[in-house]
Formats: sequence, structure tokens, C-alpha cells
Amino acid sequence: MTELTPVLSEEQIHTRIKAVAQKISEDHEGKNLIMIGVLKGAFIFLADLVRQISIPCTIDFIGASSYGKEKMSSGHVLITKDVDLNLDGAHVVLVEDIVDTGLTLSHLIKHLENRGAVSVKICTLLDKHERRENNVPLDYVCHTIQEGFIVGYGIDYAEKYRHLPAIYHIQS
Ligand SMILES: O=P(O)(O)OC[C@H]1O[C@H](OP(=O)(O)OP(=O)(O)O)[C@H](O)[C@@H]1O
Ligand SMILES: Nc1nc2[nH]cnc2c(=O)[nH]1
Ligand SMILES: [Mg+2]
Repeated sequence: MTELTPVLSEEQIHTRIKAVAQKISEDHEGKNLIMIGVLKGAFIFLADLVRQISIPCTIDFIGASSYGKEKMSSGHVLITKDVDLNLDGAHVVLVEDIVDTGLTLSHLIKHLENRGAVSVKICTLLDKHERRENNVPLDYVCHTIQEGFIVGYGIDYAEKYRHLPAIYHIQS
């Protein structure tokens, strides 16, 4: 039987989003800010985060998938959709739902720098420590968790549970 245990409520998520959005806005005052969400998992987080940003910014998405994984990362990152905007001279905030091994991010940071971004900062909803392999610098972190498999608020297990408004541990 599949069991969902609450980890973060909607209120806990939104309180941190407001604080992090304020910090991103302060740090990027006067800069060409592009907020880039990593599909699919970050789609809900990005939508809530940008509505709390108080300076002008543009928005885009990049599609990435660590293929072959169910609850395991395979070690390969595939870019399934590239950014459409021109990144020359841009200050990018790359928005992730969860950082686990760090593999997806380390691949995407290099890719965005190669596309011409002046700076690439990382904003993640969840920083999960358990399986970190790549030491990526996380500039804006909403919540830290140690272990377990998470679903909800954009984050899936086998494409299910993304629609849940809060965050849960899943056990099957
Ligand atoms: O730090 P890592 O070990 O690389 O794992 C984190 C990535 O894994 C998940 O995406 P996934 O590739 O499962 O695709 P999805 O966003 O479409 O669900 C999650 O959304 C992150 O993007
Ligand atoms: N759904 C889900 N995907 C992940 N990808 C890397 N870590 C996780 C996790 O805890 N949950
Ligand atoms: Mg993802």
C-alpha cells in the first residue's frame, strides 16, 4: 500500500517562497534577470516564486531529465527543451524543485554559462542531502531535508502526485 506522510504544508512552502523571492529581488536590482524553471518538476514552484518577485524579470524554461530513473538517478542528464531567450549578458536564476545528487544542476549550470549568461544562481525549493555527489553552490534554498523520497507541489513519482498542493514523503 502507498503511504503519503506530510512533510511541508502549503503555508510553510509559501512563507519561505516570499522570503526567498525578496532576497532574489534585492540581489538582482538593476540587472537583466531571467528566471528559468527546470521542467517538469519546478513548474509550480516557479509560478509561485515569480509572483513574489518585485523587480522586472523575464521567464523561461529548460527541460531536463535524468533518464532511466524511478527512485534512482542514472547518472545521465538529457536536455529535452533548451531555453528560448537570448542569455547574452543575462543574470540567470535557475529554479529547481529539488536538488538530490546535484547531477542535473551541475550539467545545466555549464550549459547556461555556455549560452552566454553572466551569472547563474541556483534557487531550489528543497535541498536534499542524502545522496549529494556534485557539490553545486545553492544560492537560495527554501527548505532542507535529509532523506526520503518526496512527492507533491510539482514533484512526481512515476509522473504521479505533481498536482498535490503540499509536500509528502512517499513509501510503498
Ligand atoms: O539532483 P538530481 O539527483 O539530479 O535530482 C534532481 C532532479 O530530479 C528531478 O527531476 P527529474 O529528472 O526526475 O524530472 P522531472 O523534473 O521532469 O520530474 C527533480 O525535479 C530535479 O530536477
Ligand atoms: N520525486 C522525487 N524525485 C526526486 N529526484 C531526486 N530526488 C527526488 C525525490 O526525493 N523525490
Ligand atoms: Mg526536475
